Formats: sequence, structure tokens, C-alpha cells
Amino acid sequence: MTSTKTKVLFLGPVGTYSHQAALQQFGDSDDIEYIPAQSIPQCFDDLEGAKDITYSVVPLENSTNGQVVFSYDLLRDRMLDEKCQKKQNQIISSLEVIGEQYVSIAHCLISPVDISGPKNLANYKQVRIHTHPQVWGQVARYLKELRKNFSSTKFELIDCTSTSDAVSQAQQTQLKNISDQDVLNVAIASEAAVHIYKAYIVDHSINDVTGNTTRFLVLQRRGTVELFNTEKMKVSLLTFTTEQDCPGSLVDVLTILKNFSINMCSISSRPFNNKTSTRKWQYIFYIEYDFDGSRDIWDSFYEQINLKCMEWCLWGTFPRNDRYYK
Ligand SMILES: O=C(O)C(=O)Cc1ccccc1
Repeated sequence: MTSTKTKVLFLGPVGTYSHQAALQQFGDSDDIEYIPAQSIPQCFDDLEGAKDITYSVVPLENSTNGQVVFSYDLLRDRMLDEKCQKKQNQIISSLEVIGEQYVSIAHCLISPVDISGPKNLANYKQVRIHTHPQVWGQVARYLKELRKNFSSTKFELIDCTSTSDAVSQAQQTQLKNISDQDVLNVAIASEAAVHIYKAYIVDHSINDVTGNTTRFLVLQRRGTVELFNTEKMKVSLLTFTTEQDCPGSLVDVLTILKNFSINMCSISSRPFNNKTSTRKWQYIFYIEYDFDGSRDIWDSFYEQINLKCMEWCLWGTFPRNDRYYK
């Protein structure tokens, strides 16, 4: 019998910050089945491909070190995929954003074995630190201090697909090399992962900036579930490209928001390679802006956007999460 549960994909395995974001969005109920993906691309691909998966939760940006570029580039690649349906210059992506979540990041230094505190890192000639690439920029100062305080220990940084995968990798590698007493494999992950994988905390709250927060997007296949209409403040995410070597082309797009008194709350960019041109240094822009459904301006607004953008994609209009303001 097929499951009647709502299936939610997240960057796994269990215990990741993405898992926390998914739980914040959908709760821990028998009606929800959480499915761990092995990579951020898989969080996009499997949502697109598997009709029985309803939602996917992906990391987008961090308050300390900015864009999770893997996700930005996956949005870019989907927008610029020729297979996408087009309406004039508008690209209708197969996925849409229906929500956002904010997760407080409190990284721990985690060991598969109990070393009774950070001072005993000095007992190892080599310490191999595993974590998700996005984490290195959030603990740069901590790592510098480690190297200064344990100058006889060699620290090696190893990228993993997620923070929980890092704990698992550290455990497996430590077990495989159990005879080598000079090497310790550790991970940087959440305290939730420590309990799930029955590991040990060497150091608490090691992120350089307290209040470090990661923002996640909640995706669905476009049109799967109609967005509930709430009075809550909404925000729209739109990506676009402009004509290269055309002075003022970006300003012309941003001026549309100004002319309609629309508040832009974020802007960022990523390089892209246009298939029809060998030119480098072309950029796709990502803007978010406050959406007020009570204003009767939006058809005109998007007509103007369509005129000034080479290509554009409205990824979604979704409720602003209260945690944005904390
Ligand atoms: O690996 C995780 O736990 C993730 O959810 C990705 C991530 C990594 C680092 C900070 C925030 C999210």
C-alpha cells in the first residue's frame, strides 16, 4: 500500500541543520515522512523527479559567511535550462519557493571517542576535521586558535556532504584506523548530531559569531499545493539577467522597484555562462522584495520587469518567517 504521508526531502543524514529546518517547517508528526538526501543537488533533482515527494528543504544563506553557493547555482541552472517553459522573457521554473526557515547554528567540535576536553587534542600528532564546506567560513577564527594553541598537532580539513555526514565519516575513519593512536578524526556539527550518533562533544559553540543563523528555502514542484493566503508579510524571490555591456541595465531593473515603491530586502549575484556567448563575467541577479497583495500594481510591475530583463524567473511569493526579525 502506498504511503499517504507527506514526504519531505532534506540534506541528510538525520541531525543536519537542514533536518532541523524541515522539522521547524513541518513538525514532527506521523503525517510527515522525512527523507534524507545525500547532497544539495539531490534535494532539487529528487523533488523534480519523484512525484511522491512533496517538499524539499535547502540551505540558502548564512548570516556569517553569506550565500550557500551550491543552492544559488542550482536555482541559476534551472532558470537557464532551455527545457524550462517560457512566456516572453519570463521563465517558468518547474520548482517554486513556498516558505523559509531560519535555524540557529551552534557548531560543536565532536569526537567519536571521549577525549575529556579540548586540551587533550595535544595528545595527537594529527587531527582530521570533517564538516560541510559551508562551515569553514563560520569557524575560521576558532580553527586559527586551534593551530596556535596546539602547534605540534597537524590539522587537516576534510569536506563532507553535510555536518551529520561529517560525524559519520569521522566515526568510520576513526574505527578503520583504530590502531593509529596518533591520529584523531573529529567533526563539526550540531549538538543534535552528537546525541543521534552517540559521539562526544570536545568543544561547544565554536562558531566565530554568536547568533550565527542559516536561512533555508522550502521548495515544491510548481503548483503542487496552493499557497495558503495569509495576511502575514510576504516576500518574493526573483532572479534575472540583463544585457551585457549595456550601461544602466541593472539600474533600470532596480528602478522599477523604486518607481513602484517596492522595498527590496536582498540582492546578490552569481556568474553564469551564456550558452550562446563565449563571453565570461556575465551575472545572474537574485533579488527579494516585500510583496503586498493588497496593492493593485503587480501586473504592471511584472510587465516592466519583462521589458527590462533579458530573462527572469519569479521563484515564489511566500510568508516572511518571524525568525527573520530576531
Ligand atoms: O550540513 C548541514 O547540517 C546542513 O544542513 C548544511 C549546512 C551546513 C552548514 C551550515 C548550515 C547548513
